[in-house]
Amino acid sequence: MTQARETPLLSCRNVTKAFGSLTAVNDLSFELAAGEVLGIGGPNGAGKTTLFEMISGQTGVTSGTIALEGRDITTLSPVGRCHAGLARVFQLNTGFDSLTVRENVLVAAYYGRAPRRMPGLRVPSEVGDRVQDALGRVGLEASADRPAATLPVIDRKLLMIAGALAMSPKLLLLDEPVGGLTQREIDRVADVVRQVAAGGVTVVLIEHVMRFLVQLSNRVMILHHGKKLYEGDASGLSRDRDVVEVYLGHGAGKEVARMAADRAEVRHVG
Ligand SMILES: Nc1ncnc2c1ncn2[C@@H]1O[C@H](COP(=O)(O)OP(=O)(O)OP(=O)(O)O)[C@@H](O)[C@H]1O
Repeated sequence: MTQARETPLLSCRNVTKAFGSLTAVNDLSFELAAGEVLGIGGPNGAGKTTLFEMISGQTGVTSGTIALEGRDITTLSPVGRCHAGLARVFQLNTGFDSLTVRENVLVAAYYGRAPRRMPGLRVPSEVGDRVQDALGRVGLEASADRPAATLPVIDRKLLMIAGALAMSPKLLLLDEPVGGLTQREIDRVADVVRQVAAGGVTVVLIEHVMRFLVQLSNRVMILHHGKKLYEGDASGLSRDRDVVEVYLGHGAGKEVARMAADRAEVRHVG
């Protein structure tokens, strides 16, 4: 008996984005099953952020289609995509400086989940609960009443993740969540992402920090000139000559092989 194939959580079909004569993303297709963590890497200018822009609706596709749980969202507004279950954390800070940490997350929780016609009248207790839960998941409860502007860089990054989590997303897009952080801080963000994924949220992350990418991703996709250079297990990265040549470099290739082996070891022990 043939088994019905499950609808992918996210499906990108022949997606292309051209800026004039420059094709930033070129006929890219991939699928994501619910519960996966997909890590996207690649050289600067490979088209990674442009891909996120198209998935989250900040920019339109030149051609191709994007579907969330089988529903075509290619032309849906960014806010419509939020309400459909898609949340994106940007590479650069997007918080409101003058609002407190709690208020920042409240804005996301209030507007990110359902259409609001009369803002500011009454915040349902269910929204307050989601805010509290999100703050707890990233470990920012103690800073809840601080203005966002006073937070250190790591906490601002965690605040953006909390905002996304407060929308109870099905799919979370993280654009370079650990860029510029120390190893200790990277580990803290990795713990948060691991917990989020363990809670059933599907994650796509863009990251140049290979340790983070390798440790967290079930599958890795490397882009180059807007096309897929590699898609597969992290352990295959260092064996792929094109990936080593174009992205990792020969020295780093060995290091990535070690990281992938460590990950396999952790999985085995766990
Ligand atoms: N709005 C735009 N207008 C014109 N060109 C753009 C625009 N946005 C991106 N590009 C170009 O598209 C290409 C892909 O850029 P993109 O930011 O997606 O790459 P990336 O892989 O995310 O790079 P990085 O790792 O440096 O963040 C680059 O050549 C970039 O200059």
